[in-house]
Amino acid sequence: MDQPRTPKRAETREEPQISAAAREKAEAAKAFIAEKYSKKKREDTENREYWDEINKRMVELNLSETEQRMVREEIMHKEAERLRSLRARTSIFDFEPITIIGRGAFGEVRVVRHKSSGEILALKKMNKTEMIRKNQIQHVRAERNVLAKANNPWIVELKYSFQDEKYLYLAMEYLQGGDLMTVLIKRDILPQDEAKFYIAEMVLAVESVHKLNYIHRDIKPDNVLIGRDGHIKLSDFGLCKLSDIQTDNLYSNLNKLEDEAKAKQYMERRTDYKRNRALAYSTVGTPDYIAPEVFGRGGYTETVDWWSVGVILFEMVVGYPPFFSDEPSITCQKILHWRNILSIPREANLRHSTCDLIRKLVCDAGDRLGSHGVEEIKAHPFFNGIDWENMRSTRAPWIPELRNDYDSSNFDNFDEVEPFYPPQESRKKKGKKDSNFINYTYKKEDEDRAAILISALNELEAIKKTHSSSRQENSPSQGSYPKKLMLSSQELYSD
Ligand SMILES: Nc1ncnc2c1ncn2[C@@H]1O[C@H](COP(=O)(O)OP(=O)(O)OP(=O)(O)O)[C@@H](O)[C@H]1O
Repeated sequence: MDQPRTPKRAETREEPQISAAAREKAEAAKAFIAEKYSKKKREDTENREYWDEINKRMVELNLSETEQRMVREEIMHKEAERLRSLRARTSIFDFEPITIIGRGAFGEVRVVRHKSSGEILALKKMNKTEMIRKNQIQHVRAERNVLAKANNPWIVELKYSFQDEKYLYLAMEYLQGGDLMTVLIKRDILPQDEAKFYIAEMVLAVESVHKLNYIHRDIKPDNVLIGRDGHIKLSDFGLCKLSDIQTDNLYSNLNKLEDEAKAKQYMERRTDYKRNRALAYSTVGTPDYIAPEVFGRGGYTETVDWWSVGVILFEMVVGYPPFFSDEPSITCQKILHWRNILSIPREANLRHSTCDLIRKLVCDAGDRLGSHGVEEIKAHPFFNGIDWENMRSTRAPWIPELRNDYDSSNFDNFDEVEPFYPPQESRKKKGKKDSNFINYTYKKEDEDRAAILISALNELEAIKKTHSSSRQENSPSQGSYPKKLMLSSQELYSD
């Protein structure tokens, strides 16, 4: 007789509890695999298109078999060189320290020299243990991803990202003019026309982040850097978020935000964000620029960044941010009650268009300018006279005076806290893959495939020209050949 079936264990088993850290790790691994797969797919397609184009052009140029073989070899050689240089591991020993220019939440930023290229860069160093402890793994990835993906003049250029046992590093171009916060501390108030320049550039910069499908979420004067030409770029993408996850709240602990008391608790955590600013700005980790909907449970969109731009405009022309308080939790409450708090002082003597733009940015998300696209912001009368298409080629209101390319006079001074290089014993350790930060390494591909193709084709055209004129004269002259193909130039004439 059949025995009554005992219920399967699995049927009664409870869902396993997964810790936030494990979830973050799993998500990072998932993102890593997805990224690898799509990169491979993209590369295969590019490869095919690349070679199709070359073959087509060689036929058009009527190249002989030998010529075609030479061109292929030349391209393959360059591509191999490019891949070799990409694989070579970057480490802290590739850099030489110069000065510390910033200290952020998880580490410091230094001006460094890249030993082999001589390039002067800004190196941001972040403590891994701290990042893990504060559940920042996703944020670190976001920053690295945005910087690596962005290839536009409004976003600080990432040159390398790498890691060692204790730290993550981002080596970026060095913007010598300092940050906008330093400018505001020095100048106190900016004339409205100068503010117009910076706000217009910020609009274009934020637009470029949104075009990448990200929300910056941490637009504040400290994250607006000024280059040697006086034009701005955005940095610090640690809180950046893909904008399709719009109902996700800003910080994982804010997901459960139930009331203002929780907001207070959250802000106390942010006070870990020690910054060494002038007295007026000595409050650490200020929430001054965060839009109210970010604190709520209803989700938000990219327009949170336009709120921040509005707050910065207020600060530039009035002299202090609208929700300022010594106590960050009070700033949070002021933001949540912005309707009763926001007041533009008469004494600031602002133009009607300036006040109007502030009010149209610092307002409910539904009414906010920019919620129907950036064009409605650009069309606001505050920006009259702005040449949006040629902004970066206009003259900036302030051009930093610099003695050399590592001049750091536009930054505060910071004391050395720990040595730049890790201790001797950890140098020899073979870096074990850190599962928390897989795929963090990045190198800017200086000569990418497209550049190789273009230069190969240009060379081809030049060769062909010389080739036909030399043939006509029947006396090939090596002197007229492009350098890179010179060694094999006899081969070119072998048929
Ligand atoms: N590429 C750069 N060029 C010049 N200065 C830079 C660069 N990157 C960062 N800095 C300086 O270092 C400071 C801190 O950098 P960043 O904001 O990226 O660090 P963080 O740890 O995320 O800081 P925060 O706590 O303010 O979020 C900046 O305010 C700026 O003054």
